Amino acid sequence: MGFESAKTLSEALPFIQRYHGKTVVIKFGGHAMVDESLFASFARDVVLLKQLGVNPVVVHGGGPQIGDLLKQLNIGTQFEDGLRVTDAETMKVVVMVLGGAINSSIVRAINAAGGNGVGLSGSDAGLLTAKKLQRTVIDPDSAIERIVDLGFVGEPDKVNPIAINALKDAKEPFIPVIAPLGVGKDGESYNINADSAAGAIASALNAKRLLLLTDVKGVLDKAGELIRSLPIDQVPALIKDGTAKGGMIPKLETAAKAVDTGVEAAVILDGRKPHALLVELFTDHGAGTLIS
Ligand SMILES: Nc1ncnc2c1ncn2[C@@H]1O[C@H](COP(=O)(O)OP(=O)(O)O)[C@@H](O)[C@H]1O
Ligand SMILES: CC(=O)N[C@@H](CCC(=O)OP(=O)(O)O)C(=O)O
Repeated sequence: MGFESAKTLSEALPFIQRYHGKTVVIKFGGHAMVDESLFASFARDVVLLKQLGVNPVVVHGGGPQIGDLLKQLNIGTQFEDGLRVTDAETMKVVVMVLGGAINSSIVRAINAAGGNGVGLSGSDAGLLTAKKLQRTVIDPDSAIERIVDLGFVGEPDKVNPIAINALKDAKEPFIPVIAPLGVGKDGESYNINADSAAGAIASALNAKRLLLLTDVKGVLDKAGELIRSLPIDQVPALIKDGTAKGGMIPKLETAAKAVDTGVEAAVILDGRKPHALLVELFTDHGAGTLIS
């Protein structure tokens, strides 16, 4: 280690102390995981957090990967305000991609970095109960509100954190890696936007931070400049005036709701930057947009 790196490590001490024993929920977005070396460095950072006494809980997305498989299968797909309209056929693909391929590849990467990753989804020990999402969207041209049927899209109803807590409290502590699949009252599966799933889990765990890793610097204003700090009461206006569009809408709604329900702060940050997690948690300047 050079003297500069040693200095950086030493400067991180107060931040390491601040997060020791605290829960940090990290949402790893599908866009942030496309690069293989970034994928491996994300896994290393999560293992490092655990080693430093932080309790990281990973919730992953996989939107682009679901899109790729749907395309290969010649199944069309459509979004409403950042949420995928999910019919029965699409739901099968969603379960396959989120609950299968992506979940296990993150677990494997964490284990390859020396951690103890364990894959979970909403149905494990009743972790994430969901109900059908009722969504109204406002047409930007006519300003007319309409109700859209999103099929098997769910919203988190209840989180039962016993499985997550058991993993944390185990003699050899585990790192939970959670797919955003919810289970309904009658046992049916729901496709939950990964940001909302992460937010509900962060609230249930009273997490110190909810980190939403994505493929932009953070929330950008109308001029394309990064908004560094965003009080939650300013979120509705950003959505209403069209500054935040598409996938940024569920992200901001989630961040605001999480802060409203027990999470100290949420951060939307650039998962394309190596070690974004460490910069956010262990430096003064942080990264991305802090929502509090
Ligand atoms: N105001 C905004 N600031 C930043 N990104 C925005 C904004 N409005 C819309 N977006 C879009 O939101 C996207 C992030 O959401 P999404 O594609 O769902 O990411 P992820 O897969 O990481 O969840 C960005 O790539 C960007 O295109
Ligand atoms: C309802 C809904 O839209 N679900 C998402 C779930 C995955 C997700 O959220 O992935 P990212 O975080 O990578 O976008 C979807 O089907 O794409």
